[in-house]
Amino acid sequence: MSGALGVAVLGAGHMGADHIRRIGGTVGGARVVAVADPDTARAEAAVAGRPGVRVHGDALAALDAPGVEAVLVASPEAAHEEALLAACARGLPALCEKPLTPGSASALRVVEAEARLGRRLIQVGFMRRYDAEYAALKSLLDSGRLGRPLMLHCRHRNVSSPPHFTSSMLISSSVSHEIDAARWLLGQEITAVTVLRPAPSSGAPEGLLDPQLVLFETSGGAVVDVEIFVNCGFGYEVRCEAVCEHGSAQVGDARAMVVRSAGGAREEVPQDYLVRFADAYDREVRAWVAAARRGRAEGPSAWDGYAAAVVAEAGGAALRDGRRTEVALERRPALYG
Ligand SMILES: NC(=O)c1ccc[n+]([C@@H]2O[C@H](COP(=O)([O-])OP(=O)(O)OC[C@H]3O[C@@H](n4cnc5c(N)ncnc54)[C@H](O)[C@@H]3O)[C@@H](O)[C@H]2O)c1
Ligand SMILES: O[C@H]1[C@H](O)[C@@H](O)[C@H](O)[C@@H](O)[C@H]1O
Repeated sequence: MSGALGVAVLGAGHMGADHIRRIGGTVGGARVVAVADPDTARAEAAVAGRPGVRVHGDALAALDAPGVEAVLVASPEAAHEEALLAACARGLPALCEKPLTPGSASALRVVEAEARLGRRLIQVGFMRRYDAEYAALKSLLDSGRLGRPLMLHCRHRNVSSPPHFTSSMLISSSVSHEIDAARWLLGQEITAVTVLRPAPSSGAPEGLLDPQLVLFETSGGAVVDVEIFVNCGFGYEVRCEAVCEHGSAQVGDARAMVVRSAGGAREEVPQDYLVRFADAYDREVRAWVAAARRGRAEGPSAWDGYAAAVVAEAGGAALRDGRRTEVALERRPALYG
């Protein structure tokens, strides 16, 4: 391909608008040619100053717009399955924001559609894999210098949660990042989930079980603990410490700024993911564009999205029942190695 990749962006909310800004900005080799959002005023605002971008109220109409060669799915999770099946039917490479779909049955339908094509078209937006700190941790663990990983201690805090957030979404939407990161960092599957529920924070909306402590067991005998606290009120914090047989390594603090003034020192905490993971989103979309220009997809796969959905569902059951819940994946299609 010689010209810029023509991208349709579905959903012009927080993530969609941010991705629209980066395509043709920090990310070259692509241009937005169509945007779909039922809230067309929001879509118009997101493409202001970009003449020639077509705005649609309907996602499928955007996929069929002239010049569309790839699709970036940033609509709410309930709309992902339809968009991805339509992308597969049209042979369009897709970058889909996490989670792949809201549940494992729909995620499996997407995996099966892609497997039937016999080539990868879908990349899931697990951007931690493109974060410089996480990538360094992955290289260190893969090098074997610290020996076998025994545990991952993870913390994931948001200032506040969106109004539609439910207690199980703390796992399926937020902890989905740690589920993918743990599988990727360790190269192991998650085999069981237990969820502990401290008394909810007074800062959490009525009825929301926030925070939670989510424990994963893995196929290699490691244990992963995740503190998820989505209404912590003070900042966006994501940390991960790997404890191995010969040492430990922690990531997550490189973007904190220490401000010294008036006889004191103060660490400034980012307020949201768009700031904390700005570079990671850039690298993620750059990698997606490069692969899509070759008509394919790399990085986190639909299978990774499916595996995360199965683990999150087990997490939802563990949260409800207060019991350790085992995880069972379907057989992995050959396409995913
Ligand atoms: N990777 C990350 O760190 C990250 C961060 C935030 C959100 N997300 C994910 O991104 C997705 C979008 O989240 P958001 O925070 O931008 O939501 P949002 O509510 O801010 O925006 C979603 C937009 O999609 C539109 N929409 C609704 N149905 C649609 C459809 N069928 N087709 C096209 N557009 C449709 C809505 O009108 C809205 O403007 C979700 O899957 C979410 O989990 C990922
Ligand atoms: O959708 C968002 C997004 O995935 C963020 O990266 C995560 O920190 C939030 O908890 C989640 O609600």
